[in-house]
Amino acid sequence: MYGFGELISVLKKNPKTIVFTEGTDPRILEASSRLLASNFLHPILIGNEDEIYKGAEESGFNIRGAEIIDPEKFDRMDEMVDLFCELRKSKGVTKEQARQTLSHANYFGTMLVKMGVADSLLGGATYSTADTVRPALQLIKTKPENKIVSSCFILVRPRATGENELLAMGDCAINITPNEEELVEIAHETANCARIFGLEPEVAFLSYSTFGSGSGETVDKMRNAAEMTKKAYPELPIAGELQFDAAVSPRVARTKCPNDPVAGHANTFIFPDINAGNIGYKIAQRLGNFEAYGPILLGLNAPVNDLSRGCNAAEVYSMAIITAALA
Ligand SMILES: CC(C)(COP(=O)(O)OP(=O)(O)OC[C@H]1O[C@@H](n2cnc3c(N)ncnc32)[C@H](O)[C@@H]1OP(=O)(O)O)[C@@H](O)C(=O)NCCC(=O)NCCS
Ligand SMILES: CC(=O)OP(=O)(O)O
Repeated sequence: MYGFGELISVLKKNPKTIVFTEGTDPRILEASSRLLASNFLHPILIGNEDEIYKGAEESGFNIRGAEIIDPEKFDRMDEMVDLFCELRKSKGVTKEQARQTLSHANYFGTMLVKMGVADSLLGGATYSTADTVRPALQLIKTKPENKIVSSCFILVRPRATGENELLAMGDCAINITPNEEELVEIAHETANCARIFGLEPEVAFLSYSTFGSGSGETVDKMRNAAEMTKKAYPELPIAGELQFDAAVSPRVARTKCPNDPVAGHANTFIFPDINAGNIGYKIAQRLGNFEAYGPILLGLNAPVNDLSRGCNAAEVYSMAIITAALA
């Protein structure tokens, strides 16, 4: 299991910096004060220095030692504007437009990573996912071997035995209606991410149908995607299309698809679209007592991650460690 102990050990051997785009948010300030109390991940807070210190004082968090970068006072802004124009030259961006865009912390922070001023970035405590992720899609782009950026959640819940129950879910946050090829990439990336956290993936392509019990375009999409993924990654245990009960309940699987080796104990779930995925992970989190880590962005060419606006300070702290350690 690649638990937080291991992630922290990785960072202790090779300390990193992380930009928080929402430097005045109390949850960010609390997580930053925790990070500053140790020495493995150094926070960089974007915003006005006075406002950040005032916020920290009012909420009682010690952020002494944090680096604060105010876009209005950034001494390398001209260089940043030029690089931004170069990166977006196919869109015909002017210097004035670039300067205006870079006054926003989401774009400014992403450019800090692009310029190597920071190693990683975590945003989304107040920005929507679209506003957090769009700058990264535009400026950082996908890794050469990926066609899309996607995402997964790692869900963790203690078992009565004391060990953790782990699940992986993708894509609950980025691709709105993935096609069959995109679902193959999402499944492969989600399974790889599951392994990093110590989960040996058994992948279910979810649907309202189990092996043809229902019909429809999205049923075909999930069945085809499962078959394509099996061909592309023959070593990966895969089933689909499956209903959620057939995926996780051995009793239901015995009735609906008794001969499938994955049905009944799948632990890595691929959703047909973002509606199902986003609703699904939040049900597990809010009603199923799972801690939800994510969305962890997959296939992006630098360590940038998003938070849910519903996050708490502990989740910010954990996501910061995940983001920087998996860099
Ligand atoms: C991710 C998202 C913001 C991108 O869409 P968008 O803002 O409309 O962006 P565009 O389609 O204009 O694309 C912007 C850039 O990102 C790229 N892009 C878009 N989606 C991408 C993806 N999945 N992977 C890689 N690149 C992508 C485009 O190619 C484009 O690049 P370019 O500007 O260099 O040409 C959009 O898909 C979205 O809103 N997803 C859902 C987010 C959400 O609400 N989640 C729920 C809460 S977690
Ligand atoms: C991941 C997610 O659902 O983000 P938010 O709650 O901010 O929309």
